[in-house]
Amino acid sequence: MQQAFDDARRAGLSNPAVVGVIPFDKAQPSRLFVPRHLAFLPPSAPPTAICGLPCGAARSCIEQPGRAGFCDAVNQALDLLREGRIDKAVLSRLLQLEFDEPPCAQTIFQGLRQQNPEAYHFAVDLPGEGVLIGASPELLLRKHRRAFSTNPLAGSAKRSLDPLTDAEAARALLDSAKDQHEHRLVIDDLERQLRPLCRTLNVPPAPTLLKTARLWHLSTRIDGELQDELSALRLACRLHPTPALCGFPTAAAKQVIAELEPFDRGVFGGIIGWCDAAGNGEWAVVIRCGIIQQTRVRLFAGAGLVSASCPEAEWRETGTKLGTMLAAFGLDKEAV
Ligand SMILES: C=C(O[C@@H]1C=C(C(=O)O)C=C[C@H]1O)C(=O)O
Repeated sequence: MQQAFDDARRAGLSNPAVVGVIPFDKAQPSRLFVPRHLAFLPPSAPPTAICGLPCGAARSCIEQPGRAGFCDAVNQALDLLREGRIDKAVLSRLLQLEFDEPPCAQTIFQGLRQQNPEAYHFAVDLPGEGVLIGASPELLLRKHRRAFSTNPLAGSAKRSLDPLTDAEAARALLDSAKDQHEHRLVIDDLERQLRPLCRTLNVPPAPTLLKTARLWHLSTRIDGELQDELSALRLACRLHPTPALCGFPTAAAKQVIAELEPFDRGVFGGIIGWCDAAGNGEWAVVIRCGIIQQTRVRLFAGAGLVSASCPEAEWRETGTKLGTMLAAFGLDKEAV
């Protein structure tokens, strides 16, 4: 990386940066590069109207696993949770769509921005794999000098178009012992990892609510100041994957995921962002995303499981999460 930074400086960049994606499994190769041209732009307003349709109707749609397979995997994870082998596992599923014509990545990206203005939007070409596009609500790390923030999410509820029902869903999520427990496992683990590295660390005692267009999430924003310099890339890699995307304890949860998920997550559940030569940077979790590879599109969604989880509810939750991307393809007409 140092060599690439030096080359970029010689090419005229005063503060080069590394940008790209690190997969869910850190043992897999990362897709990082040091661009020769780099611009940090002020955030622009999301488009208010989208020109043209992103794609036609899907010719086929394969669920991997389907409902029965997913519920079966959740039940197997629940056995391990109840035996005390793990405290939390995040299981995911994928939807593979086939179109007659390649969908227009640019139109889909703009649709995602319009529908999810608050999200971390990304669109990146993964050589040989397609274009990764997403609108993630989850910040793994933002770091400037020694000050940093992380904002893990865990515990989710579907939103409603009806304001009263929507407010009730939010209240029920805050009151849910199962979701609070699922969230706490993430916060406690992050705190354990961060505390020894920090001069100051502020961990709020209870989560607040964060909303996307379709979901409520339990959210805790943690702020701190590092004792020693550690680049945003190094710190992000140390924290990734958090129990929000993997489970807890990390190694055992990873093993459960490898045994129970019928596909390789690849970059799904990974992290995407940048880190400059001074060590500043920002990394978001790769969720609410999909990969467009010519006429084939793969969309991913997962849900955290604890011993009080119910397979059908987790299936529905992953369905709601998939709705974020489906809507951008014009394939889910639900307004929230
Ligand atoms: C795994 C996903 O989301 C993660 C799991 C959540 C949960 O289990 O409640 C909430 C936000 C994310 O940390 C996803 O969106 O695919």
